[in-house]
Order: sequence, then structure tokens, then C-alpha cells
Amino acid sequence: MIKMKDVKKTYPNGVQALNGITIDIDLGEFVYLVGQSGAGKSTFIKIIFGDEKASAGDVKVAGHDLVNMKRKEIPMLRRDIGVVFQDFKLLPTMTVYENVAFALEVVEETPKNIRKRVMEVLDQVGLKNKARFIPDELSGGEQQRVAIARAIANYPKLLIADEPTGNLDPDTSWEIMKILEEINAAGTTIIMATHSKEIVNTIKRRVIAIDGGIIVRDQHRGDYGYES
Ligand SMILES: Nc1ncnc2c1ncn2[C@@H]1O[C@H](COP(=O)(O)OP(=O)(O)OP(=O)(O)O)[C@@H](O)[C@H]1O
Repeated sequence: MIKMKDVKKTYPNGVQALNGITIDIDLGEFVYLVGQSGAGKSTFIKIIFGDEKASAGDVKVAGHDLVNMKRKEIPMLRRDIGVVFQDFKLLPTMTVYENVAFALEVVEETPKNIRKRVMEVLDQVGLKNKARFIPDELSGGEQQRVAIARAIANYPKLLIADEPTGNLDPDTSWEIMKILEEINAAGTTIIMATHSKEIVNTIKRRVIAIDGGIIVRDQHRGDYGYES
């Protein structure tokens, strides 16, 4: 699903955020990405969904060659990847329904299929009854569930979550984790950057630790390994 070889990233200001990352992540895996602030987690994630380009090395994601990819090909890559952020990034003037439908309209799904699929994913995240609400009328956990529904609406092979529970209280965080586990159990590969020691040490999965732009640990059913 993801194959990186000696990937480096130097930002225009000279910061070397990634210093030689080599990694294989298989279809269906659930991977935590851990590391201190500034370690390079977000940069790693941005390279995977084509938000930043590697300065050197090879990057293959869901069959796409990201190094030789042209900008106009990025939408094709994004069809295979759903992304969820710490701050939800919902469109504030649109309803829950419209936020999710939007993700399907841009890939030119038919109106009939959009209606069916939006209600299906809202049901999956337990928010069918809030379809007409706007984001401001929802709790943080509910907003994150809408963001997850939007991210999976187009059946992505890969779901990337950059600190999805970072703004949520512990109970709500466990609800979000339950949903992510269900999505993974249905076959979607998940990569989740997190600072939550409790989550990583409780729901045991592969742990990739990044420090100073390199992978310092890659452990099957690993621990968080830092003080939170
Ligand atoms: N757009 C950018 N331009 C220049 N430097 C950047 C940019 N984005 C990140 N950096 C730098 O690259 C390094 C890695 O940052 P990155 O955001 O990948 O870390 P992180 O592990 O995700 O941190 P956090 O846990 O705080 O989100 C840091 O030194 C950061 O300042």
C-alpha cells in the first residue's frame, strides 16, 4: 500500500524534516505514528497524500508513483486516500449531509448514489439523526465523526488521521477509536499520528516512531514509548 525508500524532505527554508525514511506498509494494516513535536510526523503524512513532495527518494502509495506524479494527477491519488485532521476541517456553512456529499460531488458520483452513500456513512458513524445540523451545532466528537464519514465516503483504500483525538476528551477519543477500528476491520489501511500514550498502549497495533526525521523504532503491537 505504501512503499518509501530513502525519502528525504528539505523545506524551502532549509529545515530537513525527513532524513531518509524507508518503510513498507501493507494493505489492511493499522499503524500509529509517534514521536516528539517537530519529529517529522506531519511531513511524512503530507508526503503520502501529495500535500508535499519528497526532495529525494521513492514514494509509492496505492499504486501511484508520487515522485514522478504531475500536479494534475494528484486528484486521482486523493480518490484512494481519506484524510482526517485534529481540527476536523469541516465547511462551517454546510450541513453535516452537505459536508459529506461534497466529497462525492467532486468525484462526480450520481445524485442517487450520493444520497444513498451519505446516509450509509452517517449511519456508520452514528450521526444519521444529525444530517441537517451545521458543524457549530455539534460537539467536537460529533464533528470528528462527520469528518471521518466524509473521509471514507468514497471507499478509500487508505485513511490517514493526523492526531484525530488531539482536541477531544478521553471518552470521546475512545468513541473515535472504536469507529477507526471498525473501518480498519472492514479492510481500510489506517495511519494515525498521535500523542496519546493511553490509546497506543491500550489498542495495540504497529508503532512507527519518528525522531529527527528518521524512523527510530518500528514495532509490531508496540508501545507509545514516550511520556505523554
Ligand atoms: N511548511 C514548512 N516549512 C518549513 N519548515 C517546516 C514546514 N512544515 C514543517 N516544518 C518543520 O519540519 C520539522 C518537522 O515538522 P512536522 O510538522 O513534520 O513535525 P510533527 O512531528 O508533525 O510535529 P507535531 O507533533 O508538533 O505535529 C519541524 O522542524 C518543522 O518546524
